[in-house]
Amino acid sequence: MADTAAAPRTPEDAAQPTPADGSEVPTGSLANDNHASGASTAPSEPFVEPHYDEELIHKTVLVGDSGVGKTSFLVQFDQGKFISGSFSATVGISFMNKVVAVDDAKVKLQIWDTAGQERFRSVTHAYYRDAHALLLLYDITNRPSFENIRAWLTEIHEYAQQNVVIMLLGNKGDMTAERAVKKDEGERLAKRAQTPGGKAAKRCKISDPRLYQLGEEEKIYLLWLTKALRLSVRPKLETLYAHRCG
Ligand SMILES: Nc1nc2c(ncn2[C@@H]2O[C@H](COP(=O)(O)OP(=O)(O)OP(=O)(O)O)[C@@H](O)[C@H]2O)c(=O)[nH]1
Repeated sequence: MADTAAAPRTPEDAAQPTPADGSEVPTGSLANDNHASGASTAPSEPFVEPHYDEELIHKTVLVGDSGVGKTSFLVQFDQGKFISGSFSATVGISFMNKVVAVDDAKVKLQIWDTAGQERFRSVTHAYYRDAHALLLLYDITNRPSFENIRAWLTEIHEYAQQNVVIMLLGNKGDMTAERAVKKDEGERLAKRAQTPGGKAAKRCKISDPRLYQLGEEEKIYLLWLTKALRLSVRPKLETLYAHRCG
């Protein structure tokens, strides 16, 4: 994570909201709820506790090799822009929350940033178990990070719940000159990858204009995530997974 690498935390800690920046939740878009990672700025307005149904907490865990850009992705997701510069390697795990509007419900989206380094693996495994979605990142300029996706999937299958939504994201799409993994290789792997429950994944169409400022692969992630949220807030559809969209 960032310079202020957080000490290992428990999911129970995460259920306790911590002071936020107090921003309102615009309908149909992503909005800040709070930042448990310690990377937030001081609130400029009085803190207003966002309303959300505790049952509608959706946990996403970012996983992948060290340096693929998990922390950067989380910061970008939070702040709406890429913040260049190096972050210290994540120590253990940290998280941030956003409230997203899904249909008429507000869902607390809790995104966990795990350490890619091998020595923290036993810590991060514990967080797979109650994850609704796992975002698996590789670096398109780093071939080994792509080749290690299979090993990550094996771990996911071992530790995650059966109906978890898995999303594959090729990061650093701006560095095309140094690309070491072809886009269609990533696509083929995504098609072959299966959730622990054995359902194959498919890509969704990108049609949401709110996502215009993001790169294509990030759009796919966000759209999948939105679909995943839709599915998870309607229990009878939960077993359809993200692979049914598009
Ligand atoms: N050009 C470019 N650089 C990126 C991108 N995402 C991340 N980086 C850079 O890649 C380096 C590693 O990023 P991190 O976000 O710290 O990687 P991480 O996956 O969190 O690493 P660990 O915490 O060790 O697991 C940093 O120098 C980032 O600035 C991207 O999309 N484009």
